[in-house]
Amino acid sequence: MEKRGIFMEEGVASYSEEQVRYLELLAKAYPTQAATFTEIINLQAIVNLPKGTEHFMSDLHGEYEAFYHILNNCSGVIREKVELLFAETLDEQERADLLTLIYYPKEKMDLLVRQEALNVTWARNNLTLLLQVANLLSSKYSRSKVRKAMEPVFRFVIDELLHAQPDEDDNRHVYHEKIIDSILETGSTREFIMALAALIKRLAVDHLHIIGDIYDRGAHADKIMDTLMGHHSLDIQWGNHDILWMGAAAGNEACIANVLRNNIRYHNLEILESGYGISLRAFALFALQTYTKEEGIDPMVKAINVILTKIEGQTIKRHPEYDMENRLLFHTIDWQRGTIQIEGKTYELTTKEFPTVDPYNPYSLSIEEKELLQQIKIGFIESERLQRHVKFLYSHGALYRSYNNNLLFHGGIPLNSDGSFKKVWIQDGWYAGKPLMDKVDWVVRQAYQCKDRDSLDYMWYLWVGINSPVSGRIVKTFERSYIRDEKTWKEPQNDYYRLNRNKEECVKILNEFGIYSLQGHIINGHTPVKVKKGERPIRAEGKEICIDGGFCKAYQGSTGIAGYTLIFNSHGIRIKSHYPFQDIAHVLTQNADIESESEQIELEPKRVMIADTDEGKKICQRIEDLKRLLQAYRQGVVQEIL
Ligand SMILES: O=P(O)(O)OC[C@H]1O[C@](O)(COP(=O)(O)O)[C@@H](O)[C@@H]1O
Ligand SMILES: [Mn+2]
Repeated sequence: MEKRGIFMEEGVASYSEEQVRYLELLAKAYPTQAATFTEIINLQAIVNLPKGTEHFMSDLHGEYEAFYHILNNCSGVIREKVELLFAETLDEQERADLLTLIYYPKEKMDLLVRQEALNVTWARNNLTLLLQVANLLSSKYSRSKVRKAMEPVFRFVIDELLHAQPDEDDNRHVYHEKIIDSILETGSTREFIMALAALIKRLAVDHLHIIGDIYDRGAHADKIMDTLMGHHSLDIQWGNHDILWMGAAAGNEACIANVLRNNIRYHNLEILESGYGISLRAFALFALQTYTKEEGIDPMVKAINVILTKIEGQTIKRHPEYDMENRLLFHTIDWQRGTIQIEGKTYELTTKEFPTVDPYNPYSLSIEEKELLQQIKIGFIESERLQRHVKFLYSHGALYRSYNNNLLFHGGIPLNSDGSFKKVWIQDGWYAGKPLMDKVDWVVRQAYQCKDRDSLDYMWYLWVGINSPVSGRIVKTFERSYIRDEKTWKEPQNDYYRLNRNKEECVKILNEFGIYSLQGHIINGHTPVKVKKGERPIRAEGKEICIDGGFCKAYQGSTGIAGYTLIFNSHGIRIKSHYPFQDIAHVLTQNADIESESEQIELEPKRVMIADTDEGKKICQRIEDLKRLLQAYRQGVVQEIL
């Protein structure tokens, strides 16, 4: 490529044509020297600030109310700040009232109005308190970032109030009092308090990571999705349950049948019917007409178990590469006796009722089953709200993410028993380690974009397969559905779930993804940490952190807590264990917060600044580019647009 040589003070700089083209493009955003150096100075200032606070949560499993509250109380961080500021000056009741106001400003003020307690003195006091909290939280961010976090209508006023610099005559103080007076006089207190509460929450959590399993078990994953869609900054790593719903939304029948089964068993038909407008009426009628209720097994469960086993059987037969032939169990049933043979042992079935199964062709659907499934499938595909949510999972989600020296994924990376990366055949070749994770991510996207049979089927494999990065188990839905003996329910796992307790193994995995920092970690969800049995979320000498703490009520018996939030700020990493939550009404009337315990996991050797983060590295690169632009202006290689 031709180079243009230029003589300059520091020496000779030469630019390739490509570089000049790039600088000319950059010049469109920074058309003058002044614009360029102003931006350089701004960016330099930003990289020298402490890094923003990241929060990590996983396995939300439809527990909307608890999740919503934890978002509002910022995992307990707001309470810490309020304690820090007002432990001496406010009593416990006053602090609790202030906290509830920050968490639920609208509802709290409505309540105060009903109690006739919302007066000017209250408003003035609370405005002042809220401003102090906002001030404390904003101190580590640039003024411009804080401004951007404010609601536009109140931006100027809040900015003025936050930057109170008392001058000699205390004019500033008078000025602020006047602003507060006019807020009160104009009757905008309510909106203003809501804007301040929102700002406080936004400053407390700079970025949120959701390490998968938003869906199933709890009732309202749909509401969680709406909330996430309104969040200012987040990313998602797909869990097996999310993938299942994504596969269902793309029209995969095996995924649809599994979603139905999960939600019928947990009595969560509301999310399907009113949440997503998918009617199950015809299916419920069919179930009642076809099956009886015996030993407490709901006819709908019986009906979906049969459909599921058939559809999964068809999928397994299409894919010898899944190596799941031994999961084809329907044709080994003795239909008369109601027993099944597995590995030479005979087991009693939970039911003998299989009216729609043709013993000679056990995996084909009856005409009625086919029609019903077709109808429900249309329901999934045509549900606008579901499609909106799934698109968001695609746009903000991925199979894994490397973020500020942490490697985030829901489940595991397929390993051999000796710890080497396991080679897995996916569609067109063998993949292992990072290339495997990239391939799976690609297939998941392909399934939704192209809806080709192979990729769609793979979405189901990801739910049940031992080599699936989001499941990593031989999922025993068949045994769980049909066999009484619970010993058969155990689901063997990939070696990852044993080897991830080992430091060297985790370091090797981090290296595979380009993470060499001593402060690197793998952050997972998927397997509940059984705190009651003495398990710990921090493993492998601190290299692996599992944050499935059981937001899901069904698992709280074994985890002993009600969820974790991992917090990574400029000082280090700590984990918060949350205790069970009643409901939001309780918060409002009793100021009942979720109680959390905090444990410091790691302290950074030196405070982490933005320059040390992934984003900061991009900013530093940008500064270098802008310096080149400035030089090019000064040398006349690129012309200023004045
Ligand atoms: O990712 P998770 O939360 O472990 O969920 C998947 C597991 O759920 C199951 O479907 C069991 O579900 P239930 O606990 O609701 O019976 C297992 O077969 C499977 O391993
Ligand atoms: Mn999971």
